[in-house]
Amino acid sequence: MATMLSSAFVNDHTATDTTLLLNNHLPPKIPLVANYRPRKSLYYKWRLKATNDKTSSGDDDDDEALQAVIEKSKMLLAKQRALLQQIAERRDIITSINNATVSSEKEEIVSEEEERFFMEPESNPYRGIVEPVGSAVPDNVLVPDNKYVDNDDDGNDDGNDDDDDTLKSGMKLPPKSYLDSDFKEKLHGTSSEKATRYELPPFVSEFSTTYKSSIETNEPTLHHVRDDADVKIGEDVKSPPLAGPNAMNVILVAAECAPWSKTGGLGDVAGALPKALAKRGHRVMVVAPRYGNYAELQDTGVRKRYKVNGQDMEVHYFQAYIDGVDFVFIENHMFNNLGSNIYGGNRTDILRRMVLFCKAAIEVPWHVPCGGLCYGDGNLVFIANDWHTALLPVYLKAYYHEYGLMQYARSVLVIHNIAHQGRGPVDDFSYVDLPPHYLDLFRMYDPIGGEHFNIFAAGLKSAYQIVTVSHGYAWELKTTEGGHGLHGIIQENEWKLKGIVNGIDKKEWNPRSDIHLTSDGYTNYSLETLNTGKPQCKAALQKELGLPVRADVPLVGFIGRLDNQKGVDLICEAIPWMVSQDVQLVMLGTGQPELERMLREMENRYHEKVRGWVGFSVKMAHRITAGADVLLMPSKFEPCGLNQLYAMCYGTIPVVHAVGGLKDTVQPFDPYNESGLGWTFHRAESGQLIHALGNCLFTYREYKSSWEGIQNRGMMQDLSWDNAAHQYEEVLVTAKYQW
Ligand SMILES: Nc1ncnc2c1ncn2[C@@H]1O[C@H](COP(=O)(O)OP(=O)(O)O[C@H]2O[C@H](CO)[C@@H](O)[C@H](O)[C@H]2O)[C@@H](O)[C@H]1O
Repeated sequence: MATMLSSAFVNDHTATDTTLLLNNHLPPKIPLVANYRPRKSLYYKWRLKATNDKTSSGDDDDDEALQAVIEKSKMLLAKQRALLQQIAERRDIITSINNATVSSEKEEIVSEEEERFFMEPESNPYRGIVEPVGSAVPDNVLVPDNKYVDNDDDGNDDGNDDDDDTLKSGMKLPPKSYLDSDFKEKLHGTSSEKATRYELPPFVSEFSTTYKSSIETNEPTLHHVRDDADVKIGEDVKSPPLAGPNAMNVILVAAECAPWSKTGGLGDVAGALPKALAKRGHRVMVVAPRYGNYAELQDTGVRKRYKVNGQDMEVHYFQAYIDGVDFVFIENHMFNNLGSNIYGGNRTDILRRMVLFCKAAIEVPWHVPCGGLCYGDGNLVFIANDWHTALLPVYLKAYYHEYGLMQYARSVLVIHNIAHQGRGPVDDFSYVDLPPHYLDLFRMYDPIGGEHFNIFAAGLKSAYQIVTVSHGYAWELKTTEGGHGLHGIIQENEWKLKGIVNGIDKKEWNPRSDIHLTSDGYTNYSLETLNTGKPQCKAALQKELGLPVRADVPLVGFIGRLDNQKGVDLICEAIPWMVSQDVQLVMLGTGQPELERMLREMENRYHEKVRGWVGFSVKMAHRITAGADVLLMPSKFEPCGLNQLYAMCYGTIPVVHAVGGLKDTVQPFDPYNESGLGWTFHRAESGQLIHALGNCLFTYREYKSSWEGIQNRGMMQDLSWDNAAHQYEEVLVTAKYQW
């Protein structure tokens, strides 16, 4: 097996050499190693030279030669794809061998070394393989450059073969049999290549002297710290890389990321989707602001400066590697201690924070080594989220693509909620630091805001692809009501819009293993123990809330941001009816002060039956999800909604307004066919909510077996991120090949 792979690689490599030796118009030798990018200067110089030669001589032969090179490059790319395919097939074989019940002797067919080579993202240098032509990475960037170290403890990189299996980062190379000497020589690079520097456009960050010195002195950086324990985390990822040749480098950029920072569903998505993408074989990073001192983080030593509204701002990059994902956090005093007030402050404060965040995030793949290697900008897609990071697609074009930088990097913008757009007066354009002709991307007019500056609008126009978090919402966005003023732009860009329903993080939200159900009388449960586990959680919740502990009274819950979007006013209008029934109600939320007041008032007025918990408590959210019988989501609009998904996993029945993602995910109960997952209503009115909830409570009391059927169907769904990650991958691939 090793021999087969080895020969496949060597053959391919040999072909590369032959191709590149054609004539002096060809690019410099480029070793075919994943994550190894030809230094930009070499490729760039070659391209410049080729262009200049052509312009000065006007020689048509040059055109032909160039054409020949392009053709050869295409052939090379095809060969690389074929190689990746072979690797995937090898992996399939190994998996099937492992899965079969074979004797331990047979298992030795795949040596540990080979197994690691295929399985561990960190040890597989083929992961994230890129096009044979280079990406425009500035030379001051720590993209793989002589990344191999002498490993024989003699302090010399002496060419001894024993040296060559280990990267500076401790990353393993494939077994020696995979490498021929020519190949190894290329990996080392030449000193002249290493020394080359490139003049950057002025907007690109100032390179950190701290970081430079750490490179030069080989001071330990984060990648030296990564140990076996980290790698083990990924070991449950036992399937072959599902992405196959589509594997790419993905950087999700978001203003919040659970469990470190979260105000709502965006935080959940930023914490979970990347893990599912990594499981498919992509190299995945999340970039978020560092709002506090998060215990898991290590200092990368990388510091850089960016201008925000004319002022120099230094950022400091921190990192953690968890569940196969690189989490990079950006520190600056503007983010400090904002964890519970992420979108707080006045309009220009938030705007300045997001400008800095986007500028600093976009260069992470150049400057922040993860596992020893920067991601680089080839084969790279950024996933920006909501208006807070909608500047990233704009910056990618304006600061980089227009200067021939990051040519192969793409951006996708995800709409989690279009109601928040980063609006301001047109003068706000001065904060985003873009050439004047970019103003038109931001300038909007609508009857409510008049002429204004709109960040989401610019991001939607600039992103290569747009995703929103359900099919229903993708449709609603095109309507005057659902688009919140951006429907025109959505319609114009419909060709690049796709709805993908969110998944849920089954590690975090699973009644079987939920860490918030292990104390205070709560218990973990599953479909098999639903009839005992859930009533126990209900009793524990009633006790914790100081409500009468009664098994027979339906306990209704609500969890959410207290925002007009969530329909809290409809619940409050329905409360007098609810308390006339034999029900208990608990509402957990934080947000608009008048809605917080309303919650407190309801609790005071109906203390026997109603609890209004004002605050943000993840533990309480889990406990309500487990202990309640019914979850209300009367949202006026709901792009996807996660709480109804969590509820169904916990055997809690959703009653929802049939909009957006709620409509997509909660199929209404049909008593004739014993199908469906909950109750829905079609107009955001308290009367309709009461009607749906009335039917739900009637079924709860009178039709226990129907009730259990709904619970079972909800719990048996596969709501994990796996399916959504697959669909995201399709979008990423589309973006990658888009020009
Ligand atoms: N007081 C509180 N204490 C503890 N936890 C609380 C809480 N209030 C809310 N949460 C938690 O925050 C999350 C809310 O997620 P949602 O998807 O329901 O709404 P949100 O509107 O924030 O997200 C937006 O983005 C997501 C993600 O795409 C879309 O699903 C959604 O429709 C869109 O509006 C859940 O995990 C919930 O438990």
